[in-house]
Parts: sequence; C-alpha cells; structure tokens
Amino acid sequence: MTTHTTAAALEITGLCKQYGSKVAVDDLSLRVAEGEIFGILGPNGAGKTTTVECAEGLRRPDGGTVRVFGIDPYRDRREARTLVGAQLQESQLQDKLTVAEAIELYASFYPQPADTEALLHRLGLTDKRNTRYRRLSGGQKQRLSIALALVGNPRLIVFDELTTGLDPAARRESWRMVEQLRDNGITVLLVTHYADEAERLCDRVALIQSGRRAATGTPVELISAGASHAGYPSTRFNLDDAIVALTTGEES
Ligand SMILES: Nc1ncnc2c1ncn2[C@@H]1O[C@H](COP(=O)(O)OP(=O)(O)OP(=O)(O)O)[C@@H](O)[C@H]1O
Repeated sequence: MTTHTTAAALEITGLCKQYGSKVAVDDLSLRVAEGEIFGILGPNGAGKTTTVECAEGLRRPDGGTVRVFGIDPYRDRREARTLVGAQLQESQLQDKLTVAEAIELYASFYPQPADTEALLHRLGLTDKRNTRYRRLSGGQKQRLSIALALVGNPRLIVFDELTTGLDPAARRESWRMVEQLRDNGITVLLVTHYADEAERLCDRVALIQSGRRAATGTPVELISAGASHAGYPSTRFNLDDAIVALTTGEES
C-alpha cells in the first residue's frame, strides 16, 4: 500500500512547459512513491509525453521543479540516466541489429550495465538472441524495448504507450513484465490510453487534461469520483467511463 511516508521516486511541482505559444503542461504537480506503478492517462494532446520527457531529463521545464529520487533530471542528466530507464521508440533501432547486439550496444552506454545473458533470460529472449530486430514480432520487439530500458539497472522506468498496437496475448505478457518489475522494487511510470491496462496494473493514476491534473487516485477512487461526477452509482462505472466523465465534464 502506498503512503506519503514512502520516498518519492518522482516529484513534480508546478511544472509548466510551452512550445512557442502552445501551453503543453500548465502548473502540474504529482508525486510517485518508490515501488509503485503510476499511470498517466488523458486525452490526446493533454501533455502526458511532455511531462514524462521532463521526468526523463529530455526537456527543460519552463517553470516548476522535477526531482527523480531527489535529483534534477535535466540539470544532472548524467546521474539521472543511471536512475531512469526509458523505453525506446521503434525508429531508434536499426533493423539489422540482432537482439543481443542491441542489448550490448545499449549496455556500452552505462558504467555498470546489467548482464546481457541475464536480461535475455529475464525477458524470455534467449532463443531470439541472434534474430535481427526487423524479424521480431510486435510482442518480441516490445520485450526487447523493456530489456533496453533495463540495461542501466534503473530505479524508475518510464513506459509511454507500452502496449499500443499489441495483440491481447502480447499485451498481457507486457503487463506481467511490468508487474515483475514492480515486484523487483522498480518504480514504473506508465503513460497509457487504455483504461483497462491502468485499472489492472496501476497502484495510482493521474488523469491529465489540457496540461493540468484533473484527478489523482487509485483506479477505484477515480471510478468512484467519475461516477459521482456523472450522478451514477459506481457499480455501473469502470475506469473508462470515469475518465470520460472527469475529462469531458470539466471543459464542457
Ligand atoms: N515538439 C513540439 N512542438 C510543438 N508542440 C508540441 C511539441 N510536442 C508536443 N506539442 C504539443 O503539446 C501538446 C501536448 O503534447 P504531448 O505530446 O505532451 O501530449 P500527450 O498527452 O502525450 O498526447 P498523445 O496522447 O496524443 O500522445 C499538444 O498540443 C502537442 O501538439
């Protein structure tokens, strides 16, 4: 059970980020406790990716503070890189690279990388070690992207739309891996459009709308808040319904 006495893996306070005149994130605050799976949900363009990119130290906030285990990930990028693992976008890997070569390449970026063989085994990729990236199935590519995010032995791992485009079996396989990470003490920040995924996996969820936090809580708490907002009993609501109620209600 998550409590506020647990150390913060990620603490975002009053985050603001604009692209030109477009306000992407507007005074957003959230706190992710160490060891939890924390979901970020919200409509397209809500500012989810911008928020996690600030947490990864890839973008400089215009205002507010971001701390990962107490460290400013933009200012102290070198240190933050050893703490935060990020899932890679498909386009970042060469088609001809084999699974083992990709892991070894990424391992070379870190002073104390995880053992390649152990990672292959952990992600069920041992028999694919010599398979080129382009020949992997969608689920295998996803497992490789998890392996690459784990190469630096991070304490926080960020997944942005981990299961988009996967079939139901591969989605469930990814979910099991995310749960295993949490069981191994790794904090997981999960950006997703799938309410069922958040409901099944996340200890807590932040709902973001127009760069602001519309709600935070456990999936059960959000379902109850959404149902009460819409005037329905929560027994007739799921997280999908709650997200719609809480994000369309505010601006209409
Ligand atoms: N590099 C950029 N330059 C200009 N505008 C950007 C840039 N990146 C994002 N935006 C804009 O900022 C807003 C927030 O984008 P962001 O990608 O953070 O949202 P998101 O919630 O992750 O969206 P989605 O669910 O569609 O991936 C959007 O209006 C988007 O068009």
